Amino acid sequence: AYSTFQGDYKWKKHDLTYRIENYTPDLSKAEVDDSIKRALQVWADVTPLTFTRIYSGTADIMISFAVGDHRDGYPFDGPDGFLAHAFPPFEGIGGDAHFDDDETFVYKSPQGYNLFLVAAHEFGHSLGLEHSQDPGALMYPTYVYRDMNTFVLPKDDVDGIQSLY
Ligand SMILES: CNC(=O)[C@@H](NC(=O)[C@H](CC(C)C)CN(O)C=O)C(C)(C)C
Ligand SMILES: [Ca+2]
Ligand SMILES: [Zn+2]
Ligand SMILES: [Zn+2]
Repeated sequence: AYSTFQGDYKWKKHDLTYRIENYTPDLSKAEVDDSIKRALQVWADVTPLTFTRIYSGTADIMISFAVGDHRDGYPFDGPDGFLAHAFPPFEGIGGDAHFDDDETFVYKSPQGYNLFLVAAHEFGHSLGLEHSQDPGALMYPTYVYRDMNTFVLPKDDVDGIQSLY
């Protein structure tokens, strides 16, 4: 038998930790911290999950920016193409999210790739969600810009995460 990479993985605990290991030069530290915090909050708002930031040691969700081959078997591809990737909840690298720093990430403007939106998608994977066929879903495989001020987690994503937690 085989187990699909994004099989039915889920965290066995609800109180998770995250650590921001490094930063992109595109944004201020505060903008990165805020984008990450709000991207996790999207999922916390509709589940019993909590996310606590730690500043050293190994967190459940290790967050980093990298370019090209960064030694996890999934090298990035330069500007555009893949923007980021994340691993489903299994031991070790499971849950970790990597962002392609050959992209230009933005905080609020519609130009470039909005870090909050990319991170919210990645954290869906970190929590065990696969891609959705619903073009309106956050877990749709293609980046779609959405106004952050009016962003609400689409129902398809709510249903998906609530089927896990
Ligand atoms: C603009 N480029 C894209 O839309 C590309 N899609 C992504 O980079 C996905 C992340 C987005 C949805 C934040 C990759 N992914 O699924 C990570 O979990 C391609 C569709 C070109 C692959
Ligand atoms: Ca890329
Ligand atoms: Zn990686
Ligand atoms: Zn994805």
